[in-house]
Amino acid sequence: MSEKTSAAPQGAAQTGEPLPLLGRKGVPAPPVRIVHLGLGAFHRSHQAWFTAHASDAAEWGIASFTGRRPDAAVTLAAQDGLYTLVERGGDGDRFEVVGSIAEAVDGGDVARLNGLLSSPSTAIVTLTVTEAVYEKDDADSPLGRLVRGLAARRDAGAGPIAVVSCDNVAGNGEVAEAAVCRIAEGIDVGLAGWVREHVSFVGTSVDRITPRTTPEDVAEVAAQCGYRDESPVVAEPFANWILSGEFPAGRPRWEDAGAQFVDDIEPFENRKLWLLNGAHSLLAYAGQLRGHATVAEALADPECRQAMEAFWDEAERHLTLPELSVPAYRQALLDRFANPRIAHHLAQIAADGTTKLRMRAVPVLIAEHADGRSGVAAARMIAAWMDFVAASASSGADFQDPLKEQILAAVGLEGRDRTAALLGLVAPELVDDSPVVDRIDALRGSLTRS
Ligand SMILES: NC(=O)c1ccc[n+]([C@@H]2O[C@H](COP(=O)([O-])OP(=O)(O)OC[C@H]3O[C@@H](n4cnc5c(N)ncnc54)[C@H](O)[C@@H]3O)[C@@H](O)[C@H]2O)c1
Ligand SMILES: O=P(O)(O)OC[C@@H](O)[C@@H](O)[C@H](O)[C@H](O)CO
Repeated sequence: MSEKTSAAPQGAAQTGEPLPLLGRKGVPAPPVRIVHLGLGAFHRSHQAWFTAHASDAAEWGIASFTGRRPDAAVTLAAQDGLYTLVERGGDGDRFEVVGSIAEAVDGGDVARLNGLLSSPSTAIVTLTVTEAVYEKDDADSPLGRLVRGLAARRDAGAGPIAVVSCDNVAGNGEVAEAAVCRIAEGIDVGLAGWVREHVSFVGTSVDRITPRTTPEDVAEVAAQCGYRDESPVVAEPFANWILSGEFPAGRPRWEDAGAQFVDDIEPFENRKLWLLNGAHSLLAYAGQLRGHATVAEALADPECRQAMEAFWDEAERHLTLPELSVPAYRQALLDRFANPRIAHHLAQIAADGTTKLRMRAVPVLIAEHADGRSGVAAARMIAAWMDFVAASASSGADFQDPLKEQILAAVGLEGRDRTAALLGLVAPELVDDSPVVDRIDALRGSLTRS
């Protein structure tokens, strides 16, 4: 279900003739047995790639729905769901056509979603809808649409199904279950009961750095591959997927592609959310305050790197399972972050800070406190976020956050009151802890450019 090319086919790209658009050319797509919500870059570099690399890939096609706009589906549908994965290593690019997406669908097409979820052959729903969406209850959110689709499945008697959250959310299986049941209860109480009995919520830790595709990436694929692909995806060579939970209607043999199935996901999830994503958030806020644009640039700044390693030292004390191999994991992260050919923009990582810091910094701060230490490095990450939102607000620079209005109101306050109000948006449980507020307040400004 995937085809690799590492060198440019010769011909059209060099003769100036129009390049053919990527397409299946009559070769059938695999049958749809997986529905995905959130057709973005990461879904295509990760779950779709793992599915294409499973030994039974020919039996598992994905119908992938966009979240907000139809655009990504329109572009991909014109290519029969095919796209190029550009695996960008430090020493060069490898190109691979991924064929597991059988259908690319506008998220607004709820009739198609309900139709697929009503079919017993649909066994899995995967999600990459971003962290903030799990807090949205409106009927037109991706989870609202999923709940209506599950109601259609119940009515059709199509049987059990697995929902697999692949978002960077702590306890993503439980969080997805709570959100789905909350929305279902608002529709009809019986539906929430059906969901609890028939839907398995699988927890995952997902990892593959996948920055946004640029026009230069589109041009590179055309030049190197000899076809036109309007929607390639660029990712690092590294890919990791750890899952825990039941698949009552079956699943692809993702383990053949390197996925790992475990009984207890939490230690793996914490390792990834704290060490990788926590470091990313720290670099995103401190790095931008210090004038950097990408992860690799921020990492090369000794102040940022020292703050990141201090945070890792704190987090590592709470990652005690030997299988986590934390020293090797940290070394691998340094190599991955330093990849000079992956332009991972700090502005993209910085979005939705309140939701992200709650999972990336606050648990480490609380764990350090519980052990009688100050958690100064985790506190510094929160202080850097406060400086970042205050600087954005005062310069009029746009930033994205589900609590943006509350952030803007808080930055209107002065001094320690401002620190306390902002902390309340990230960690309400800590605002009455005066030493914590004082510590974070004292750290404000410590990572801005001197
Ligand atoms: N990019 C990565 O490196 C990476 C790695 C691991 C995990 N993830 C997880 O995957 C998620 C998606 O990342 P991506 O790079 O594919 O992003 P993306 O912007 O390419 O895609 C996000 C998808 O979610 C939808 N969406 C976002 N906000 C929405 C909203 N408010 N309502 C409805 N739909 C909405 C978008 O329409 C899009 O389909 C991340 O938030 C993260 O949790 C990403
Ligand atoms: O995708 P987000 O917005 O949750 O977080 C930004 C990055 O930290 C994240 O995308 C990482 O690159 C990714 O989690 C690596 O697997």
